[in-house]
Amino acid sequence: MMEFLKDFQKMGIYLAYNVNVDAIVYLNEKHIESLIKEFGAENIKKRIDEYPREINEPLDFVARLIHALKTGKPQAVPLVSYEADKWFNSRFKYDFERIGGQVGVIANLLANLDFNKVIAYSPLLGRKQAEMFVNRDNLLYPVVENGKLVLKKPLEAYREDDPVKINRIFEFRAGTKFKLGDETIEVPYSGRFIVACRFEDFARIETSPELKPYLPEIGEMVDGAILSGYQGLRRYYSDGKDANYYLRKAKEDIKLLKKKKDIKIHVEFASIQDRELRKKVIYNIFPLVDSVGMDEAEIAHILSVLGYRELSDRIFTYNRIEDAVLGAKILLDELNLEILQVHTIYYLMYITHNDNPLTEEELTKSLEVGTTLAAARAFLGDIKRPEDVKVGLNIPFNEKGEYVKLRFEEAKAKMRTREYKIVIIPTRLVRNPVSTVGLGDTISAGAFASYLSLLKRKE
Ligand SMILES: Nc1ncnc2c1ncn2[C@@H]1O[C@H](COP(=O)(O)OP(=O)(O)O)[C@@H](O)[C@H]1O
Ligand SMILES: O=P(O)(O)OC[C@H]1O[C@](O)(CO)[C@@H](O)[C@@H]1O
Ligand SMILES: [Mg+2]
Repeated sequence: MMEFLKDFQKMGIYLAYNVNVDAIVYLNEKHIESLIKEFGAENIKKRIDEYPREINEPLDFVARLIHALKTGKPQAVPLVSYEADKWFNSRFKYDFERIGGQVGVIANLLANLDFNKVIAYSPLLGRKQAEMFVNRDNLLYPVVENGKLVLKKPLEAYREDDPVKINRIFEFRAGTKFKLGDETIEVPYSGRFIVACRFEDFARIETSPELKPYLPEIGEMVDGAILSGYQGLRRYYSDGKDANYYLRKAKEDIKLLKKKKDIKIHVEFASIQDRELRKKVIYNIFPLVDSVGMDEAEIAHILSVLGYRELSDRIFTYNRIEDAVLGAKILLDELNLEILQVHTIYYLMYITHNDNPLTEEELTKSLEVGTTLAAARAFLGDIKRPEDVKVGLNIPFNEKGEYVKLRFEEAKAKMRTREYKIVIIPTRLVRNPVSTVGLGDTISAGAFASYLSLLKRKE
């Protein structure tokens, strides 16, 4: 781990497109019981069966939340109604606010790790949002002035009138118990449930037309890019545009970033409830990028729309490593990625084709960077300086580690894996994390950055 910190000081990363404010609530038994009392167990059960994919009214939220608590899986559901948005503010007191969105989480992380240059872009940058970025010289927002690309601190670049997007995060903990009618539910794993604000203002995931011509120049300044936020797209917009329009623009961006320098691009995937949109994002974006990261719920979601519904259900229900490996092989091949990274509560996995320049030992080291950073963040709440990483090194690998390795060896013996490099490591799991939201983004940023630095050493 520590050896990478030096490399990081020489590296530059571009980040786009999503940043927001995360308003966090630690869910306790009281919250849950009072929601069930208010909405009625039978109504909630009925709504769970209907499985709303958007939050139009509070009951949609309660149903999806209870469903997520039952499975313990990380989930995110779009919020589309202004009235429901108001309800959240009147119903919950938020424990704290922090920067969110892959761009927000990763920008602050990399800047605090002393990366040489972090260029963070999002189409909107309101004042409150700008204030949440760490105020450091290596974290910059790109603007165009007098026909020239200028990198500015977010505090010098925000636009007073830009709206600020607020997502509600419900942190839940394993062991929380409650009754739904006569059913007793115990939350099996800790995690977060995201109410992702999807008002139209926030759903235009794109590079502004002024900045777009400078993407090749930005590509030249960095070693790699991490793109995310496609989950915010809508099928249709009030001005007649649609998801296809924005995805065409997104494809142009990727090509422009690679135009002058063949940089590696990582996409951090996030939950997309709408199956059509999910399919569109996968088919349009994945084939153009080098690396993709996701959690276990997301790989199950993806396999489901690629036509592997049974495998998808198995991953969701049983958490078996052999199913995850099989699913990862399918994704790597069908979308022809260079590398795929999957993070789950107990283990992290990389899969590449056999001709990847890195050895399995090196790939293992890269995953270790990911879990060490996540453990440090889970323990401290935030990584504020490179030394904080040491805290992560002191968090032991989780107690299921040996079991994980054993199951993985068994899976490999049963499956054709000769054409691949596959590595799995157990996670360093913090028992009482300050929060869990953004830990996946942290893992992926650490894994991708260390992957880049290992590739660089080979050159
Ligand atoms: N208590 C914890 N300590 C360390 N790592 C954790 C802890 N809880 C979760 N993680 C890691 O964080 C990951 C969460 O990723 P993900 O669901 O993508 O979250 P997000 O999208 O909010 O960043 C888990 O898969 C696990 O590897
Ligand atoms: O899908 P959205 O609304 O861009 O939000 C992404 C969410 O994912 C996170 O980045 C965590 O992965 C949160 O901080 C944020 O709320
Ligand atoms: Mg994630």
